[in-house]
Amino acid sequence: MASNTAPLTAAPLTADSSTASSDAAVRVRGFTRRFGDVTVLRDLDLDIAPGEFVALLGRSGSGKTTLLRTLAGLDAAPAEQVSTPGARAVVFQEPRLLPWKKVWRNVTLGLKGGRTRLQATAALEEVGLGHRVDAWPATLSGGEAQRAALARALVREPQLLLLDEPFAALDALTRLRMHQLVLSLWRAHRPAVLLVTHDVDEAIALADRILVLADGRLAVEEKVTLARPREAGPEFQALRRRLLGHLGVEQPAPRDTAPLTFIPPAAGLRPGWNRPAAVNGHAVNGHAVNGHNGHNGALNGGAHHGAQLGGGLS
Ligand SMILES: Nc1ncnc2c1ncn2[C@@H]1O[C@H](COP(=O)(O)OP(=O)(O)OP(=O)(O)O)[C@@H](O)[C@H]1O
Repeated sequence: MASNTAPLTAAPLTADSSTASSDAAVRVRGFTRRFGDVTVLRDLDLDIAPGEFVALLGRSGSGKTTLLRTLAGLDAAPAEQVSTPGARAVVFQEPRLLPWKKVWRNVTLGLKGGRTRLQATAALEEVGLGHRVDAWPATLSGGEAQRAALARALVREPQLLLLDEPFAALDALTRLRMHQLVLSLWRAHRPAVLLVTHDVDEAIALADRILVLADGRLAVEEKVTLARPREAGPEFQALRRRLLGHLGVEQPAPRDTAPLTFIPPAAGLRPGWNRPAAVNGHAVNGHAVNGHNGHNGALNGGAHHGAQLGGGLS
């Protein structure tokens, strides 16, 4: 994420400037974005269908947030090059709640009309925060605050939901619960979603389609045809290896082909077979991309990963 942050009130967007064509939620054609001499996005094309869930990966500094900000309308772009729905909402890595307003007032910030408390309560109930309607933001946990940010997005009934690493600051278990929540909200409301993430596993668990941004363009597109909940079987692992490869992360031998090592019995222990340490390098590689300590503790080996995702997603 770039250091330039949008003002607090910019997170939920309900701009009237609807420019979307009827058959696509997002349509970008030949879009270039420069900062001084540096070209970050170069002649970029992108389509997102209504109701489609797209994840955007890319190395740090590749321009993911720049693209998301453009789609959010936080960075100006020519209408003939960038077309989006009028009803958009953004959830950032940090929840951006105003500390002097109660949770429900944060959720309805900028909304007009007399039923805002009712709307906020309904949205907060949807994210499991019905009991925190009158709480102050400072009393929320990190996961609760991020759920309140999701409720704030939801209450706008966005046709395009933009998620900029919204789970990156959360612990691994909370992140898995948030994945489940986002999927259930997406199923219920069907906005088009663009999720910016560094986390390859997260992208595979959630998205219909995964894009990799490199050299200013969308260099790779992978459709994810795995049925949800997505368990870490061979197809998941193969896609993971391909995506990590596109991101420049060296891959170890696939687990299934790695030789087994016999562990001789030690005093008081039963004998058993084990994998050589190098095979568990999946986690090491994941760390390089994810950059979240402890994340791959939960998402490490295939079986463990599958259990976590399988239990967490529906
Ligand atoms: N307002 C700005 N002024 C100057 N340069 C900027 C500005 N915003 C972004 N950049 C530069 O554009 C490049 C892309 O930044 P961006 O934040 O979009 O990357 P990113 O892929 O989201 O990175 P990360 O994964 O680290 O969050 C970076 O080199 C960044 O320094």
